[in-house]
This record gives sequence, structure tokens and C-alpha cells, in this order.
Amino acid sequence: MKTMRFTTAQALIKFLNQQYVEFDGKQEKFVKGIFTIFGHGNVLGLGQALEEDPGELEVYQGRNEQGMAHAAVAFGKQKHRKQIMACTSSVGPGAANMVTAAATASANNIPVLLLPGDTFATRQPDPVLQQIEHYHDLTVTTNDAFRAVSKYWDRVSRPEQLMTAMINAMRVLTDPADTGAVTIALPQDVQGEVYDFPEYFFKKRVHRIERRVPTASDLKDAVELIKGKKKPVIICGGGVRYSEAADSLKRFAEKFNIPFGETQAGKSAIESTHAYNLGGIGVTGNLAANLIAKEADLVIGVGTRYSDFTTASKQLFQNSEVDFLTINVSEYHAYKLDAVKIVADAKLALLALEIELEKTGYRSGYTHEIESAKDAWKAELNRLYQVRYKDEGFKPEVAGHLDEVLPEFYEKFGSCLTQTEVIGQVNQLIDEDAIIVGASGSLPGDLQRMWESRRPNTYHMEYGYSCMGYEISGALGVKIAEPDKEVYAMVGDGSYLMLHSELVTSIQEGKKINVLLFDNAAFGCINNLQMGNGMGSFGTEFRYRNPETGRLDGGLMKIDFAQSAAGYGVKTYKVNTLEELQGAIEDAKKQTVSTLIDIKVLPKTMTNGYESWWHVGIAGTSINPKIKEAYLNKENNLKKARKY
Ligand SMILES: Cc1ncc(C[n+]2csc(CCOP(=O)(O)OP(=O)(O)O)c2C)c(N)n1
Ligand SMILES: O=C1C[C@@H](O)[C@H](O)[C@@H](O)C1=O
Ligand SMILES: [Mg+2]
Repeated sequence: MKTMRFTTAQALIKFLNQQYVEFDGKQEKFVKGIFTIFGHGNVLGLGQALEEDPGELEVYQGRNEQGMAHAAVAFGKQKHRKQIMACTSSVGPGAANMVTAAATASANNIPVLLLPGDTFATRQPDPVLQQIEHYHDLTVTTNDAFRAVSKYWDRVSRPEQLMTAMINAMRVLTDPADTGAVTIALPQDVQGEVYDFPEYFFKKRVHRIERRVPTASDLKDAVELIKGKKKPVIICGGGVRYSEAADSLKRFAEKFNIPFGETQAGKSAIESTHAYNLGGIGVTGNLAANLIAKEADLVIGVGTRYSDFTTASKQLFQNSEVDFLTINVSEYHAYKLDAVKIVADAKLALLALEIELEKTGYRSGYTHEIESAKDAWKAELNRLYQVRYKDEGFKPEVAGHLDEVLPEFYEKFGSCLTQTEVIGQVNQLIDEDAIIVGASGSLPGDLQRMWESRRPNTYHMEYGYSCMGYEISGALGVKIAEPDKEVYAMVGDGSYLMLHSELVTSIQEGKKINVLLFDNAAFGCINNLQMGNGMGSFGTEFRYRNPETGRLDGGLMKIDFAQSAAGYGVKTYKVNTLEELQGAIEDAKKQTVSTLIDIKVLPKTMTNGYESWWHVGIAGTSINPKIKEAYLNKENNLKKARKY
């Protein structure tokens, strides 16, 4: 047996360079690059290996481990899981910082390879700097925290373990039904230990991403179910994008006269103008999709996990005859809601189902309903585009909570922009093929409802974990994936403050991203949530501590985000009017460096719900009658919801 003498870290880098995926006959390198933040836990092992011979891996320098790992997740998502980035961190806090991003990857089923440094396998110098000593179990380290958020977890305590660890890592990363974060913990001494690896470990490996074929019996059951239904609705989930099944779904919808709603992950698989595209569905869905869903007698979920946001906590579908048909490559998701299942790749399943259903001459019973629902939403959308603060009798979309704050905000910030008019303008002004990136706050709701995707795969929303701080990191990852397109991070002030460190990395790399920062001086959506359920405004507006009350009910905090980002070398703009917004977006397009547009938007001017409900934990008893009322309301809605 021929062997090659390498350290564990050198062998790992050599191995990663030899991994390919094949999808529909097309081969591509699987690992594009690696984000690094070096510390004592990885610099002399993995760092040395990368300095000596990175192969074709592009080596990036992150700013915050969570940020860089989120950039890697966004890269994998935008690449539809056909190519990934790896991330290496030091031991202890560097590793812990990646745990959140691992969770984001696993919640969204997006592949990412995380390589945190670990404490010494030999234990000789213990406790090393940043080691937590668990007196009851010396094998437990910070990296065990990744177990709860990874789809595969391993610790390489001897160099030869690297081989089985990495083969399993690749198995999970390339499995469409079970992909997510893969964490391989690397003790710092082991990274530098030498071993004679068999040459065959480094041979080129091609991992075929198989399209699972639907079975004849699954198809038969599905056809039987559909045949008896008059008002089916399709849910277009993220699986449609990952399986590249958009054309098949379009044809299926057209042929059988079946409308479809979009989840956050599925949105922009098909352009918004398509006659059967109802737009966003669920808690953050629009009027058209939710009206049709309410009446539907069959829900056909394609590549969806049926999250609470998609099903409005299982209360959206009110037709007493409603049944579920699920097409999903994952058996786990297919089993939900007692659905009739086709456990298969979305594209193959839709193609096969089309053939079988066509034989029956099936066509749904819709006549004018799809068009009427779309027209009603179009009229509402036009109204939202034109919500102007200065109009007489102005009432914000989320009215009756903090109406008095609007004049206060206007006076202090000098802006009378509403969030819905800004979104409308941005939608018109940016290029058709530009990609928007979002994750948290009120924007995902507004965008799922209001955003018109003109080109496929231009809507990138992380709403499996809805992790604040993803937006800017994610925009960097998307830009690395699609360098020729303009990328816009759509971010609230709260989320921007939580994490925007990779904005500096975008400057360093010359990877231009555009930040559209919606500053409403609040954790706005959470303020809506608490006040909408009977609470007061508590801990969610950005106000100074008031010495008179001792509470956070002083004046609003006005932050000059543009000025802070300018210090990084970002081209910035301050926007208080629609004219300024237009000018800023046009100018930003001409820039080669990253840009940030600091947009002051009036609180409470985001969209409100349409025909939907969200099950949230409300206090069962309180001295506040409004909370009692909210609790009763919850109980009533719960009666209308499926139990599981
Ligand atoms: C990491 C993380 N922490 C907490 C939350 C809970 N959370 C969701 S939205 C939100 C406030 C977002 O505020 P902002 O970004 O300003 O958006 P807005 O709702 O004001 O539009 C919070 C705290 C979260 N989603 N992610
Ligand atoms: O708690 C939350 C409420 C949602 O409205 C928001 O979009 C999301 O970020 C979140 O975490
Ligand atoms: Mg905010």
C-alpha cells in the first residue's frame, strides 16, 4: 500500500481539494474555499497546512466566527447545496461563536463544514487557555455544544480517525434529505500529528447527488387523492429550488389549473408574475395565497417542512374536507400532517405525477377564484406602495399601538418614510437580476408578502432559524456565489447592531454588497408582537434610560449608521425621503465598494397580517384584561387548528 506522510491538517486540506459532486451529469468541485479566524487552537495546525498548500481552496479571513460561518451557509444556500464553504475557528470562544451558524445551517438544511479547534487529545497541558474543566467528564469540551445543532458531529482524536470522519462528513453534506452543518472537531495537537495516510484516501471522489425516484404505489395514491379534489393549492417550498424543479412545477400548475403559494425558502423559484403564483403563504403570507389556502380541499406541499409560518400554526387550511399530499425527499417531512406521501425528488415526482394525472383528464374546479384573489392582493399591494405619512388622517399599518411615537420619530429623525413605500420603491429601482438577502425582524414578513421576484433565485431569505445577524454575512456569501450580480442585504437596525462585522470582509475582498438598513429605532416586530397580544411597549424600543422613571422610556436613540459604516470604507447614504432613496440607489449601483443606505422608516409602518394566525405563548393569567383577551383569542384560534 502506498502511503503519503502528512499531518492531520495537511491531509484534511488535501482531501477537501479532491471532493466533487455530480448532479444531473454535471460535475463540480464541492468545496470552494475556507473561512478562517486563527487562534492557538488552529493556527499551527490547519493554518500551517493552508499556508503550505491550500490547493485550489480560496482562503478567506473572517471577522466574527458566527458571521463568517453565516457567509458560508449563505454561499451553500445560494448554490442550491451543490457547492460549499468550510470554516475553521480556534478553540473555546472562537468555536462557540460558530454554534449559532451551525444551527442556522441545520434548521435550513444547508450544508456547511465547520472545523473548530479543540483541546489537547493528550491532555498533557490541561487546562489550556479557554478550556472549560468538567470535573465529571474530561471528554466534554465547548465543541460538544455543536452536537445539538449538527447533522453530523465527530472529533478526530487520532490522525487516522480523519478518514472515517471525512467520508461521513461528505455523506451527510451531499445528502439532500439530511444535509446541514457538519462539525469535525480537531484537537490542536492532533492537527499537527503526522501519519502515513494511504494514498487512496486522497483519490478524486465524486459524490453523486441522486434524484430519488418516486414509487409507482406512491404515485397511485397521490393520483387517487387529487382526482377527488376540486380546490387544490400547491405550496412551493425550498426543495423546489434545491431540486431545480421550477419548470416542472410551473407546467404542473398550468396543466391542472392549480395555484401555488410560496414559502420563504421557495420564493423566487418562479417569477411573481406567473399566472398561478399567488405569492407568499402563511403567517407572513399575502391576501391572495391565504384566501385560496383557507378554502383549499387539498394542500400539495412540495419541498416544504410545513413550518408554523407556512401553515399559520396549522390553522390556515379551514376547509373541513382538506387533505394533504406531500412531495419531499425527506421521509421525516413527508410524514407530517398525516399526508399522502411521495418520498422523492421534487422534479422527478412532479414529472411522474403529471404523466399519471394527465391520464385521468384531471383539471381543478377553479374558475375565476385565482384571478380574483390575485387582483384583490394587487389592489392591496398598490395601496401599500402608496402609504404616505403626510396624507390626511394617517393611520400606520400597525395602528393603535404607538400612534404617538410617529410624530416623535418624525421630529427627531426628520423622516416621514413608511416601510411599505420604501420596499415598493426598492423593488422598482434595483436591477431585475439583483439578489435580496434577509433573515429577521419585520422585513421577512413584508418581503414575503410584497416582494415581486422578477427573475428566478433572486430572493434569498433565511427563515428556518431567522437569525439576526445573518443578513450582512449572508450577503457576502451570496456575492461570493454570484459575483456578477448586485446583492442587497435587507436589514433592520436591531439586526445590524447585532452583527455586521463581515461588511469589513466585503471591503477587504472587493466583494461589493449593498446594505439597505431600515432604522425604526426598535426591535419593531417584537414590539408589534407584544403589543398585539395585550402587553405594553416593554424593552423593545431603542430609548434612553429615563432617570425619572428608572426605565427605558426616555427619548428615542438616534444612531448615525451611515457615519459608522463610512469609517470602514463603505460608501454611505442617509435617506429621509423617496427622492433621496432613489438617488442613493442609483448612485450605489455605480460604486465598486460596498454601500450602505441608512433609511429612517417610521415605526409601525410595516405590513400587518392577512387572514392568518401565529400560535405564540401567551400568559394564562394576568392582571391586565388585554392579556386575558389575547389569551382567549389564542384559545379560540387553537380550536380551529389541526392538533399535529
Ligand atoms: C439572534 C437572534 N436573537 C433574537 C431574535 C428575536 N428577534 C426577532 S426579530 C427581533 C428584532 C429585530 O429588530 P430589527 O432588526 O430592528 O427589525 P424590525 O423588526 O425593527 O424591522 C428579535 C430580537 C432573533 N431572531 N435572532
Ligand atoms: O421572533 C421572531 C418574530 C418574527 O416576526 C421575526 O421575523 C423573527 O426574526 C423572529 O425571530
Ligand atoms: Mg428595527
